[in-house]
Parts: sequence; C-alpha cells; structure tokens
Amino acid sequence: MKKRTDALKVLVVEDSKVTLKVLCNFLERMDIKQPLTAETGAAAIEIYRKERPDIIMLDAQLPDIDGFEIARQIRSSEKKDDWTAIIFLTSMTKDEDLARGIEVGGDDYLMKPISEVVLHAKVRAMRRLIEMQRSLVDVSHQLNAANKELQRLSTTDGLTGIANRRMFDELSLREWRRCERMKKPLALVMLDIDSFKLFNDQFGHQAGDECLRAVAGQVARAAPRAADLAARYGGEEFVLVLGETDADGAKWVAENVRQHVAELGIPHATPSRRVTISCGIASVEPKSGFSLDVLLRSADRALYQAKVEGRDRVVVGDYGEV
Ligand SMILES: Nc1nc2c(ncn2[C@@H]2O[C@H](COP(=O)(O)OP(=O)(O)OP(=O)(O)O)[C@@H](O)[C@H]2O)c(=O)[nH]1
Repeated sequence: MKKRTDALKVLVVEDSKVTLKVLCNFLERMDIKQPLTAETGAAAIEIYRKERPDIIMLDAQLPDIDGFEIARQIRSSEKKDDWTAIIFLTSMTKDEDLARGIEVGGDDYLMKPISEVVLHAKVRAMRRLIEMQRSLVDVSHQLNAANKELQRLSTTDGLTGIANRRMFDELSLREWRRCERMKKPLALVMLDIDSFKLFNDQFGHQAGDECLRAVAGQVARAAPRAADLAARYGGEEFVLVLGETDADGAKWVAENVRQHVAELGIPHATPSRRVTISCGIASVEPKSGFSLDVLLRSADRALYQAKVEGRDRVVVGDYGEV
C-alpha cells in the first residue's frame, strides 16, 4: 500500500515534447513538483512499476503501445488497496473513444488542446478521490485488525489465555470429522483441579486464579501438535482434544500433565499437600452411530470415577452411553 503523503506524484505520458513541457508547467504551477515524464508507452509502464505514481496523465495515442492498452495493463497489475488515477489526454472527439478510455480503466479525460484551468480542476478532483480512497483503505485495515482481535477474544479464555469452551465446541467437532475421514481414533481428556473450592476458601480467589493460570500452562504444554487442542472447559475444568490418539496415548499424555501439575508444587491443604488434578479419558474411532457428545460424557464419567477413587489420578473410561 502507498504511504499517505500530501504531495502528489504525477506521471505525464505524452509523445509531443512541446505538449509535455506545457503540461509540466501547468502542474508545477499547482505545486506538483517535478512531474515524472515518459514519451513512449514502454517507458510509461517502466516508470509506473518503479514509482507507483498517484496520477497518470496518459496520451491516448503513443508511438508504440496505445494509451488504452497501457491503462489496461496498469489496472491488471494493481494490487489490492492500490489505485492510480488515470486521466486520458485525447484529441478524439467521438463519444465511443472517450467511453472506451473509461471502460479500459481510465478515470477521466482531458481534451487537447489542454486548458490549464480544466487540468487544475481535474487534478484537484482526483486528489479528493485519492484521499478518500486512502482513508477507506485505512478504515478497512483498522476493521480487519479489530475483527481479528474480536475473533481472538471470542475464542480465548480471558483468565488463562488458552482456548475457551466455544473454541473447544468448534474445533473438537472439526477434529471428530477429520478423524472419521482418516479412520483414526479421537481421544478426549477431561482434567479437573482437586478440591479447588477448598483452595479458594483457604487462599482466596486471587490465588485461585493464579493457580488456574499455572495449571492451564501445563495443560497447554500437553497439546503441541497442530491438531491437538487444550481448552478451559469451564470453572476449574480443562479438556484436551487429541486427534489420531487411542486411549493408551491419551493416558500417557494425561499422566504427564498430572505429574507436571504436581511438580508445580503449589501448596494445598490436601493429603498430598500440593495442588493436583484428576483426569478422565475416553477414546473412540468416530463412525456413523457414534457421537462426540457421548465421547465427552464418557470422559466426564471417567473423571468422576477418578474423583471417587481418591483424586490425583488418571482413569481411562469406555466409550458408551451413560
Ligand atoms: N479462583 C477461581 N475459582 C473458580 C473459578 N471458576 C470456578 N472456580 C471455583 O472452583 C471451585 C470448584 O469447586 P467444586 O466444583 O466443588 O469442586 P472441587 O472443590 O474442586 O472438588 P473436586 O472437583 O471434587 O475435587 C468452586 O469453588 C468455584 O468457585 C475461577 O475462574 N477462579
């Protein structure tokens, strides 16, 4: 994209040296310093590529390539958000010729012999259009950036910075379908901080938030592959989506997270004297008649089992209706 600048860069393409000189004088009198000039179509295209002028005043009839073809080439080489105003210089009087200039990409035309007053008026009009176009491009860039940020905020958990439930809902379904196509198993690991209510009661909500962040960091570390996902499922509960992973693989991952969380050594009034997690696992090869919802409930049931069995452990459950 071109930089915003008050000084317009103008290229004048005209094979008559006299007309070229007159036009440059007209432009300099309206404070357009040293306009770029070209006397042939080939030179015009080369200067356009190098200098990307704001306005091109283009003679419709040149000795090598005609002005209409140059305009066509310029329009087809313009990148997104890029626009050069093209004003044809013409002595053609037929309406069809004038219309053709606009059709191939011209924005306006000046009739020869060129009047200084009309040229100044048209350049001023083009300046207004150029400024409008640039501010539209600016606004569209700002909108794009704001949209990206909104997208990030709507899919990220504000406290821990990892994916939120919404992202989990979307990506787990996508991964379920991908594994179905690949005929590979998909594993879910539900993870829950043990006796977290007690932790909050003892150390306060702020310390509870810190603890959630630290545990989230360990959960996120366990999902390094592009298809893996670590998300905060809600409250003090997290979930790992592990594509192309069977129950044994998921158990290995969950045991690792459990160990890493324990190694954080966050003090807690539990039998182990530190913060621990419980994990429930379920894995299945997605196929017709099976559902992600049932897989999720199976992992949740295994998590419940881990709590019942005494917490700080990993339980692998069977896929099936609860
Ligand atoms: N600090 C903090 N606490 C939260 C947040 N979300 C949920 N909690 C707390 O997490 C606790 C969850 O408690 P319970 O569901 O009773 O479970 P628990 O005490 O962890 O017991 P078990 O899961 O059976 O080991 C509640 O006290 C919630 O207030 C949060 O964002 N920040």
